Amino acid sequence: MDIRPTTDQDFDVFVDTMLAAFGRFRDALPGGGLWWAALEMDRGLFAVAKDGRPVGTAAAYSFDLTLPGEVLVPAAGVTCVGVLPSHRRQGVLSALMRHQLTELRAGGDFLSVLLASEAVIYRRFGYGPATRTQRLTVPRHKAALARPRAHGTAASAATGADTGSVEVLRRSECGEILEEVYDRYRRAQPGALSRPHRWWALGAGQPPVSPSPRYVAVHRDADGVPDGYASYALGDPASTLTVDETIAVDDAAATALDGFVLGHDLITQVVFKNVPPEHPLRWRLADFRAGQVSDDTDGLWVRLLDVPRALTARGWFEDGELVLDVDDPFLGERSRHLLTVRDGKADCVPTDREPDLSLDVSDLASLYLGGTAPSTLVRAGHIRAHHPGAATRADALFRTDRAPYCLHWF
Ligand SMILES: CC(=O)SCCNC(=O)CCNC(=O)[C@H](O)C(C)(C)COP(=O)(O)OP(=O)(O)OC[C@H]1O[C@@H](n2cnc3c(N)ncnc32)[C@H](O)[C@@H]1OP(=O)(O)O
Repeated sequence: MDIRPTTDQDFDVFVDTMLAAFGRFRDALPGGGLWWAALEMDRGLFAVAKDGRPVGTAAAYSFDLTLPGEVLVPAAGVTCVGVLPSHRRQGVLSALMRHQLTELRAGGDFLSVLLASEAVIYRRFGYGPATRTQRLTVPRHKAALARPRAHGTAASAATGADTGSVEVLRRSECGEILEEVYDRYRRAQPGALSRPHRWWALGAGQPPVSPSPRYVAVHRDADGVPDGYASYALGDPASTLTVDETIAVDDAAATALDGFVLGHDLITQVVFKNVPPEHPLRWRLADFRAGQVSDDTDGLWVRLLDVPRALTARGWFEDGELVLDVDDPFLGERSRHLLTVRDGKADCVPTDREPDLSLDVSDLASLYLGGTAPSTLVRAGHIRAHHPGAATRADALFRTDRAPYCLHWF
């Protein structure tokens, strides 16, 4: 089995091979957007059988990932992973992953990320689920918002005190507004990925990045500057308003947009397709039970390709130190690190001190953005705590100021 890089000339064969692995056909999305339109063919790989036929694919996008502390770093967005049904369980994916991880490292990447089609595939390659996402359904007749108890806060928008305005546009009329608002939002949201201009220009991915027909409620602040949007469509199922995503640079804009979609006529329910766990919207509803959570699932998976570099890149919120014994079986590496945090910055050096925690690199990835507490993985039997206070200390150290979340589909 050979692995070879792809070029622009391979585009059609690459897409067809990848689609065959997914059992899909090449069908344009409504509105002309193709979800694979932004593929970077110089970052693609073919697994090639002895007869020269491609039987497996993998690729990577060049994204920025926002780390805790509003730190932006490059991250490879692994995508289009597929092996033809005729060639499965013969080690093709393993060969692709090994090749890709080695290449990413050699190119200076220290983080890669992906969205997993199945949750059982990627841990063995060192990826861990680092964000989660949910669907929230609110029946229209229970959609009343609570009166905010803290006066003078962003939530006062819920009572009609919003000083901004909402305008409904068609997706095709939005120009650069969505791209600009998304870019402001993602810089402050840990776990968020950049949506490079190329994605918007080519209409790649899913709505509202693709130009599929959608209505978009655009929120503007008191000065008329767009600071949020909700992309939505009515129907499917009937009488349902489905929100692709609500993006807002602050809570006032988010509250105004939630109020707008929940107040829409001619519907029986609003489905927010993607919201983070602990979304403030559930608390904004007067009836806490009105928001029905479903499809709680993993979101972004993260892979640390260089542990010290990754740990020193993110922001930290509590001083302390921890010795981590990290096992990376797929790459055949084991390393012990002394992590010391002072004034929001970390130092990470090799040590032979006794470890506080022993963990797999995939579990470290699940802690990395602050979405899962180390103590949870200790209790799950994934992480070994070497003394009674170790998990509590690790919880305090890894805690972040804002839960991570990733909305970008790739
Ligand atoms: C980021 C993304 O693009 S996610 C998209 C992933 N792609 C898909 O879901 C498309 C459909 N599926 C496929 O194309 C293939 O089944 C793949 C890519 C998931 C796996 O490819 P394969 O070449 O069969 O994997 P490979 O033979 O290297 O398997 C390595 C190990 O993972 C296990 N494994 C691989 N896929 C799966 C799976 N879907 N479920 C459970 N175990 C799996 C294998 O059993 C094997 O385990 P072992 O080492 O204990 O023997």
